[in-house]
Amino acid sequence: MSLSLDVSPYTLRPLQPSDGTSVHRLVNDWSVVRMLSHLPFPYPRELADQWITSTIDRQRTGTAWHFAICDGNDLIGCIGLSLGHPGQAAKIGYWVGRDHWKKGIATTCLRPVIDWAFATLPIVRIIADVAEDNPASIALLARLGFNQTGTSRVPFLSRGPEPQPVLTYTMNRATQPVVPEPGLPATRILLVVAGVLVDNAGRILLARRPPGKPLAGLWEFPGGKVEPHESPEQALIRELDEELGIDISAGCIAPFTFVSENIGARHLMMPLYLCRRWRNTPTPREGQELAWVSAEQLGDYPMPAPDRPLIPLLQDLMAG
Ligand SMILES: Nc1nc2c([nH]c(=O)n2[C@H]2C[C@H](O)[C@@H](COP(=O)(O)OP(=O)(O)OP(=O)(O)O)O2)c(=O)[nH]1
Repeated sequence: MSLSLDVSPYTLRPLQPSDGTSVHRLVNDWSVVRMLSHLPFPYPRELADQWITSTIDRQRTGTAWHFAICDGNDLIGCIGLSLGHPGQAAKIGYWVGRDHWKKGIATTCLRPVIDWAFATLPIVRIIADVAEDNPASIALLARLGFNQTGTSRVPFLSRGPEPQPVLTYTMNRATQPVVPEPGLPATRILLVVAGVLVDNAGRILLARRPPGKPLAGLWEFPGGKVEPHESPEQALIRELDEELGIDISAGCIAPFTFVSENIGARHLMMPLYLCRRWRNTPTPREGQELAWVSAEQLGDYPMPAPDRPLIPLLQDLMAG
């Protein structure tokens, strides 16, 4: 499974072993490497390969997420988030190759990564450490809504043993600007219904939100908003017909659990139904990707934050 975000005109995708040459060329540049505390200068070619391998391993274990910033087929920069920092924080780091500076690329690409991280990862804040003599990065973090929360001194491998002054910037989930939806209805409740379709092999159907929709690229249980005149069951029958071309009206749909979660301006209420029988073969009708996934593999698929607590429930259900 690979995670990619479409940040027109750029693409953000996981690093791959064939990126070693590009990473080395872009990072082995004094103006880039001097701002990255862990890297020596000159930057050896094999370090690029070792680092890429470590990003792939860490993504597999869910401890860090790295995105290559690509312009067409060309890798031009990178954004990484590592988990496991105190206070449910992720640490973000980024670089852009010198030829691509001053085009707003970091601003364009960091915003959706931050939105993705708050929507998907078990974190409440994102922190960034930046060298005090890096005014461009400091201005970028301020533009994105980070606040300075600390100072420290850290050795930078490329600059010798003397620790350098570093500023820590933080963005808390709660301080992310909440943009009220136009025409927000009187109720804050967003009523969405979703179905857990289980096939004969015990696999669960996930659908990937297509580009252009909010939370694009994340995997979810098929379903959608309940219209004012509908019951949740009617809405589920309609949504699964529209999205997958299947008919669940004759099978039994059993209430399984529900999600109740604040999602910014709205509060998501999402009854979740189990469904093991339907007519027709699920087919993506709205440009979405589909995947049949075993319960153990559910955690490998980045989902909206409200869905994550459902994973252990489904694993228990499928194990029982
Ligand atoms: N279907 C579904 N939606 C989910 C899940 N988890 C989760 O946070 N959501 C959220 C994402 C959206 O904010 C909302 C679903 O809205 P939607 O826009 O996909 O609904 P829809 O199919 O009616 O779409 P539209 O016609 O309004 O475009 O619920 C999930 O597992 N399944």
